[in-house]
Amino acid sequence: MLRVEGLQAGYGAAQVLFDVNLAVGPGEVVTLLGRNGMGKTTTVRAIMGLNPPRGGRVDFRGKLVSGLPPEGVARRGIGLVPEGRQVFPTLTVRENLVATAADRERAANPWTLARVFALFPRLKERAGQSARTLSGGEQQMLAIGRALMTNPHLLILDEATEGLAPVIRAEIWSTLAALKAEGQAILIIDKTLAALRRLADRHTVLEKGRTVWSGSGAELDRDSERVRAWIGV
Ligand SMILES: Nc1ncnc2c1ncn2[C@@H]1O[C@H](COP(=O)(O)OP(=O)(O)OP(=O)(O)O)[C@@H](O)[C@H]1O
Repeated sequence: MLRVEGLQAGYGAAQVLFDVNLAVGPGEVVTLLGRNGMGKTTTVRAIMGLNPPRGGRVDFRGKLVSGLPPEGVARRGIGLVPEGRQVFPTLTVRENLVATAADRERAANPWTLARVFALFPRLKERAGQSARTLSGGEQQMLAIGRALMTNPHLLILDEATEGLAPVIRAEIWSTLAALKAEGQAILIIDKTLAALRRLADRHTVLEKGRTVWSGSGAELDRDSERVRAWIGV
């Protein structure tokens, strides 16, 4: 579904990604792991066309997407939950959700307000409140709900549980497990290895802008010392 090969990207004169390789198959949950500053967010930005790739290629559902503008990538069906949530603070919860809703005929069971509210009952309770009055965890749920409303073939989450209380994190992990059970493909950047080990099918480790390791959960267990050294946990 998503295939990233030899990806290079950067900011101005600074090259940050040198050789990123990763793949997400239909219905798969894949992680992108690595210490701070190794290029995880830049990889996501390059996939989305926010930082246009300078080398390598990104294919999505069999078509080249590197070179497309961000709205073109999003339209192909990649939904991003960016680092730092970035909900519209002055819009209500309901408005945030409908503002990005996309009519995708291809979705067999399209996301609706009712479905998002069933997934996150807290959002239903706060439907009329402006997003800025929500807690960090609720804003994160809203950011996920907003991405789902575009009916993405692939959902990308950048540090979705960072800075959240353990109980809220657990809630988000179980929501992602429920999405996976429905067949949603997900690429996750996070540092909570234990939760990721349970949830993900495969893992990818970045070190200084290069993919240095990738493998299944069982392979990660076998290689856990090496992987833990890379990701610093
Ligand atoms: N806007 C920017 N301009 C210049 N350099 C940047 C910019 N954003 C990030 N970088 C640099 O790119 C490198 C990779 O950053 P990136 O945010 O991709 O890392 P990361 O693995 O996502 O880390 P984190 O977990 O801290 O978000 C870092 O050295 C960072 O300083």
